[in-house]
Amino acid sequence: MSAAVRIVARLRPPLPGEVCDDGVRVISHCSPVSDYKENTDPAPPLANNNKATAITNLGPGILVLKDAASSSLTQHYPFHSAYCPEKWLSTPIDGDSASTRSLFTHDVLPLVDQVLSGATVTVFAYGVTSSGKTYTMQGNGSPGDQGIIGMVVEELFRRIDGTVGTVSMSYLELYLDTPYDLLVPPTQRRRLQILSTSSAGTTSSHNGPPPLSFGTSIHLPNLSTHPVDSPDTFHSLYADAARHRSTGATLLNSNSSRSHAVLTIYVTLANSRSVGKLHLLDLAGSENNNLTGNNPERMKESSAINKSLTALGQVVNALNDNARTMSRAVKAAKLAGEDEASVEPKVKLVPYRASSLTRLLSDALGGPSLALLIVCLAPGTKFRSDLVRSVG
Ligand SMILES: Nc1ncnc2c1ncn2[C@@H]1O[C@H](COP(=O)(O)OP(=O)(O)OP(=O)(O)O)[C@@H](O)[C@H]1O
Repeated sequence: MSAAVRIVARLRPPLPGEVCDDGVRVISHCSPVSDYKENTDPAPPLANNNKATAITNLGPGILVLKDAASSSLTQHYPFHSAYCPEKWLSTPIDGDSASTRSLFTHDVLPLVDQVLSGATVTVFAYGVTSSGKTYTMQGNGSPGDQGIIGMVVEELFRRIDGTVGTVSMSYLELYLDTPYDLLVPPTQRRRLQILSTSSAGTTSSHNGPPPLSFGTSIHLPNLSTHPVDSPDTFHSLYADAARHRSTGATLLNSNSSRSHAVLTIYVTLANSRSVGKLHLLDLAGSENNNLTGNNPERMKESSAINKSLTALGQVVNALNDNARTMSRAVKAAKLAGEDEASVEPKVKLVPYRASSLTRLLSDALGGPSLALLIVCLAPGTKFRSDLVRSVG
C-alpha cells in the first residue's frame, strides 16, 4: 500500500520591510499525532464564505481572509498542524505556535522513533522562494537557532549508542534535475546515476552489516556514505557539504537555493540487522519570475525547479487520493463482513518517473514509509497568490 503524507503549514514572521496585511491566519494549531499513519486525513475544508463565528469550529489549518479588518472568511485550507507567530493565531494557545522547536517536538519527533524501528521516513520543506524552507530545515546558522536537521541529529545521538546501532549519512543535490554528491570535494563533482533495481534492499543474508542503499527499488551506485559517530562529526561534514550546494541571489532572496538538497541519515540497527532511513529535504523554492528578476541562468534553474515541484505535487496528490480510496474500500469491506486483506481497489497511477526528484523519492513516498511535508508560507501581500497556490 502507498504511504500517505502528513502535511503541516508554517507561516514565517515578516522580514524587515515586508508589507503584510494580517489577511492570513492560523487556526487550531495542531492535531494529535498519536498514530502517525492513521492520522493522515486532515479536517475537510469548509465551504466558502462562512461567517467569522464559524472559525473556532474548524480543524487545524490556514485561513485566507478576504478582508482582514472584518475577518470575513474567504477560504479555509486544512492541515494536520499549522505554525505561525502568535499575532496571526485565530485562537490563542498555551505555549509556542511559531518556533522550529515546537514543530520538531510535535510533528518530527514521533518520526525519530520510527527510524529507530527500521522505517524509512521522509521530511521535506516545500514553498515559494524566501518562505523559510532552509531556515526550517537548517536554521539560520547561529548555535541558538537550529533547524530540524540539527534537532534530529541530536535526538538520534541521545538515543543511540554503539549497541543500539550506528549512524551514517549521504548528502546530494538535484541541480537542473541532475543529482550530484555534496560530500565529495567540488573538484570531484560528477553526475550521479539513478538506477532502478530490485536487488538493492536494506537487508542482506550474509553476516556483515546490511548494505546502505538510498532506496529499495532505486539505487545511486556512486553516492558516497560517511560514518558519523557524534553530532560534532555530523555538523562538520554537513557544514562543508552545505557550502558546495548551488545557491544564487534573486530579488526575493539574496541566498536562494537553486537546487533540491537531500540529506539521508542511515541508522544501522545492531539487533534487527535492518537500516532505518531518514531523508531530510530542503527543496528549492517555486518561483514567480515576475518577482525574482531572474537572468537567463536563473530562469533555466527556475524552470527546472518549478517543473520538478509540479511533479512532486502530482505524486503527493495521487498518493493521498490512493490512501483515501484504500481507506474507504477497507471500511466498506469491514461493513460487508469481508476480508479486509483481500481489498484491492482501483487506484491512480503515481507519476514517479516525471522527474529525478520524484524518481529519487519513489520508495520513500510510495513504499511502506512515512512522510511529513512542511509547507512554508510567506506572509507578505506580494506572495498572496503564491501562498494560495501552495496551500490549495
Ligand atoms: N520562521 C522564521 N523566523 C525568522 N526568520 C525566518 C523564518 N523563516 C525564514 N526566515 C528568514 O527569511 C529569509 C528567507 O528564508 P530562507 O532562505 O529559509 O527561504 P527559502 O524558502 O529557503 O528560500 P529559497 O527557496 O529562495 O532558497 C531568511 O533571511 C531567513 O532567516
